[in-house]
Amino acid sequence: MDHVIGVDLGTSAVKALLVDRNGNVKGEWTETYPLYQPQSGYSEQNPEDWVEKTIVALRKLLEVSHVSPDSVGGLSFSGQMHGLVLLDKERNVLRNAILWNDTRTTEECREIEEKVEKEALLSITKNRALEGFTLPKLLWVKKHEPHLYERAYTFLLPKDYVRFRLTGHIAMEYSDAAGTLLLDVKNKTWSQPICDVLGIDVQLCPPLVESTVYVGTLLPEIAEETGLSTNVKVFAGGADNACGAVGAGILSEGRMMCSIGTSGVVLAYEQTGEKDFAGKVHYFNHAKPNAYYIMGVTLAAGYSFDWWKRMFMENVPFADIVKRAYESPIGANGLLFTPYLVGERTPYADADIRASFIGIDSSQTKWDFARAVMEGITFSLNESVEIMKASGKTVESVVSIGGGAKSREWLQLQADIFAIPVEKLKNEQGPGLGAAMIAAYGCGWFDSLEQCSDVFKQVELVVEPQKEAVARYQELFAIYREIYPQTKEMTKKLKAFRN
Ligand SMILES: Nc1ncnc2c1ncn2[C@@H]1O[C@H](COP(=O)(O)OP(=O)(O)O)[C@@H](O)[C@H]1O
Ligand SMILES: O=C(CO)[C@@H](O)[C@H](O)COP(=O)(O)O
Repeated sequence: MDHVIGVDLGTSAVKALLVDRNGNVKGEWTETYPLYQPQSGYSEQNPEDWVEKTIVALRKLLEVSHVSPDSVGGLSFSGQMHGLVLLDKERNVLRNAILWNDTRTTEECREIEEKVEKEALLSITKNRALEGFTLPKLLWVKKHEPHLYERAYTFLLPKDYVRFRLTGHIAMEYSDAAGTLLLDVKNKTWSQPICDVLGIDVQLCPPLVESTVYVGTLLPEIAEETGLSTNVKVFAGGADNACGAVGAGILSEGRMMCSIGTSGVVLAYEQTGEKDFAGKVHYFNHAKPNAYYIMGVTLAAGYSFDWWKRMFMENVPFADIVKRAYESPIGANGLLFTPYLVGERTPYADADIRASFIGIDSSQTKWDFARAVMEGITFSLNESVEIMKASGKTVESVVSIGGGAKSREWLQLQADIFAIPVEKLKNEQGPGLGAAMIAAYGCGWFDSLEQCSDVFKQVELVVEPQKEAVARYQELFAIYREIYPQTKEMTKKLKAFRN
């Protein structure tokens, strides 16, 4: 058994990686699926699409990797967090999944704040009520679709659902359960008091397992469809950010990661679940057993760049847009962008704020706009870096992963704006690699995730901050920070004009 597979169920696509015992990626395959946005603030996917595309991705992965199916010993998952997959008694999906970037649940968040004391919510779940989390979504279905809620038997998160369909075993692992707002994060149990006060039957919550736990083998029909053997051991896996952290080696204090995928994340390791960050950052269980992490989230990071491309440069590849945009000067010729296309989470928990371009001038080109988009996304992530620094974290470098780490130029922007050296890994697919590491550890190839990381984590490049650029960006960041308070009320009023 010389290979393991990591499956990352992202928002834009499912990505499967086949890795050997030395952490070398022997093959990868990506399959995309649609995102449904029937109204402003809504974001849904069809869980059947995830299952179908995961099966295709696994089959194709075997084909392009040219390895014997019998050489694959284990498989694990990483997945987009928080999405609600509601199942009936027969384990059929009751409705489309409501995703992490869906912000329809502001009222339900206020209901949680009214019914659960702030201190209790923070001490049990370690987090504040945010639209993206699973609990407000459950309450939304209960209120708006009672006929479906009545039939609900259990709920799962996206990758836990796919794992169930591949193995037949229902379970949720801690790193994802932490993002539901129903988990007692420190004690690793479902919170009966929170369920009780909000009228949720705790029996709805699925059995909990560790990320590294062996869950079962592939169902015979799945083995046949994918070409994999029924002997492949499936391990629970983790939330995409927790797996990204595993893949990036964020397994001890002092380590930090920045991920630019559809969302943007700045994450730092925490050894205990006993600290109090007053809900300023998310505080979740790690995929490494009995460890934790804190993170700040930009809702539309890669998504903003993707939006810009779709709207104005559809036929230009991302890599070319980045290159041309980087030829614009720092500050994009006096143009700033705030990436609040679908609202924001960190540092402004505000579902109503919307994006802005500030300083449009007739001399600016579309490449200046593209640069402003990349800079704005990175400024937003820098807000989280600043929170981490202020919380006393010593950050000597940051590991950059996700689509945003594919281009040298964007890595340089990150180094200059964060004023910290940025490390790029040989393969930017951190979450998929983290999932593969969980499988490698689960298969007994290593004694610990740390030992696995020493072998699997391969740094390709370290990008140093440039002194003059750092100074320029500090000036611009101060102006960027003025935009939120000044556009907050205006964009809220525009809500009445959105679909
Ligand atoms: N070559 C590139 N250079 C810079 N950014 C890129 C490049 N290719 C893709 N991206 C960005 O990465 C995003 C996708 O990142 P990815 O990690 O694959 O997302 P997810 O895991 O959410 O599906 C795209 O939306 C785009 O903004
Ligand atoms: O909501 C969060 C984290 O709290 C997101 O980070 C999702 O987990 C989606 O991740 P990507 O698709 O951007 O990787």
